[in-house]
Amino acid sequence: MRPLVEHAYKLASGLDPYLDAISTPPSQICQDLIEASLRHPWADEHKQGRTQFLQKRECCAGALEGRFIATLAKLNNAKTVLEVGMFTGTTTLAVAQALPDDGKVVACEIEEFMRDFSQPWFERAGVADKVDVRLGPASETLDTLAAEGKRFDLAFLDADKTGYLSYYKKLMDHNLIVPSGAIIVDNSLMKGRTYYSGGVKDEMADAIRDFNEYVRQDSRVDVLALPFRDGVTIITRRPQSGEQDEVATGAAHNNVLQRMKLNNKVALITGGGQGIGRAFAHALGEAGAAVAVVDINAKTAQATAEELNGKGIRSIAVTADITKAKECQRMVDTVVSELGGLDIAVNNAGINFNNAAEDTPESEWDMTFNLNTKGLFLCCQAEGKHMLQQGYGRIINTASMASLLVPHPQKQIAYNASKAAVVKITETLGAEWADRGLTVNCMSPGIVNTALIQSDALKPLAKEWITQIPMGRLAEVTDLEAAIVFMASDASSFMTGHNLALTGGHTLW
Ligand SMILES: C[S@@+](CC[C@H](N)C(=O)[O-])C[C@H]1O[C@@H](n2cnc3c(N)ncnc32)[C@H](O)[C@@H]1O
Repeated sequence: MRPLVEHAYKLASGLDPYLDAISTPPSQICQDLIEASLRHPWADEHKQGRTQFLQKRECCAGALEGRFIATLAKLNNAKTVLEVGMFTGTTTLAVAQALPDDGKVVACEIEEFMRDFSQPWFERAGVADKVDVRLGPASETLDTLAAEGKRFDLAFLDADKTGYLSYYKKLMDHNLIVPSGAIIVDNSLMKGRTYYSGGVKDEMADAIRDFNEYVRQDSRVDVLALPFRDGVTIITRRPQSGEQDEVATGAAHNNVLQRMKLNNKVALITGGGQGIGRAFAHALGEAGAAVAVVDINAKTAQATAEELNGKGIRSIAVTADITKAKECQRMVDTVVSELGGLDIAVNNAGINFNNAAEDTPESEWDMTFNLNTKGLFLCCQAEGKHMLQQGYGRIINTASMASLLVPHPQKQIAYNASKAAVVKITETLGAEWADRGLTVNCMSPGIVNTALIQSDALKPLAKEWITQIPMGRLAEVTDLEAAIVFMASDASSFMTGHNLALTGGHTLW
């Protein structure tokens, strides 16, 4: 019996260190905070009256659990996370580091000492503005958060175990969790005492057992209990069952964010090597598409494709001069053969010259129309043929605010006229192909802060333009990214021939 017991002991006690060893360690500062939390004289602090409760080093959830919560936050694209029971803030810090710049962790904590202990660490880690510590009993804090209308993508329950049921009810009943969110519950096994008490009376294990049973019976949620550390349970909202229309369930059971996903779609972007095109390539790739970056400049096309591949987006670079029909066809053929299809085409390549109408040379007019108008049409034609055959496609052309007004004071008649023509091409193709599964739309950005406006002629005008824009700033390429994903996705399935203006209000004055 003894060797068996020893064997079981080694297996059980070796698990956590091994999991730590084979998982990515926390950031150095998080690791330092964990160590400081573990070696802190908690008994003395309590004896001195600096903590209300006798805190223990075991309260610290540690590296692995911090990474677990941070990983779930990333998988869920979370922006707001609630932690009920912060202790010294090791998980708080790990999650804050994983959130985007405007993300927030709200941490409920009853001990003032913990707020003061953790604050310098949050500051040193540069995440202090992402962490909002709410002092007081969590039950009251949850009421306050509900009254403030706060919503969380993820909640981590890790405070007093006897309070779990009440916290859970508040989270669910006040809709503190968004529909696609999750509640993560720590200590759901209580060292096994939830399923095997060994004859020992344990109030906390009883409370967790009751909690586990309550949640399991709650028809609003799905529950996954994991034997990880002291037991971690993941609770997610169950899709509504019964007779419901598509407004309630989402079209074909896709919620609105799922309808924006581009998984298994193939996109090409002309002029993808820089500026707006490069941002479009990233945006479509982030939304799930494989991306062909097309540019006349092989180097920039390759650089963007490498950036995308580095982010885990399947991408190729294609060099093409789209002013020639044969090149446009080769571009489409290359994308289809190398990426396995073509579902989305963003015709974005364009040029601009600045000259007064009376001084505009014929060559400039021809070059502008050759690329911005004829080249764009030739692209649409080659892409359209492929998409018509498959009965599905999204074509998005880059027009310009110049299609809607005459930008000034710069003079650019050829550009303005070429972009107005892009709108008419878009409307015509949108109408011609509407009944065959294709949508054709265009986007008209206002003045975008790219290399194109850094020319000697345009650069000095930036200040003047800003006075013409109600929002008081130029567009950044990232301002255009969500719109391109929307236009490329099934979320825009009833929109065709449309010119979507993103101008910061420039067209309003
Ligand atoms: C297990 S520790 C939290 C560990 C932390 N989540 C982590 O990942 O390291 C529990 C914390 O909950 C706090 N706490 C206990 N009862 C509370 C209550 N009613 N309201 C708010 N916080 C509470 C304790 O002071 C303690 O710091």
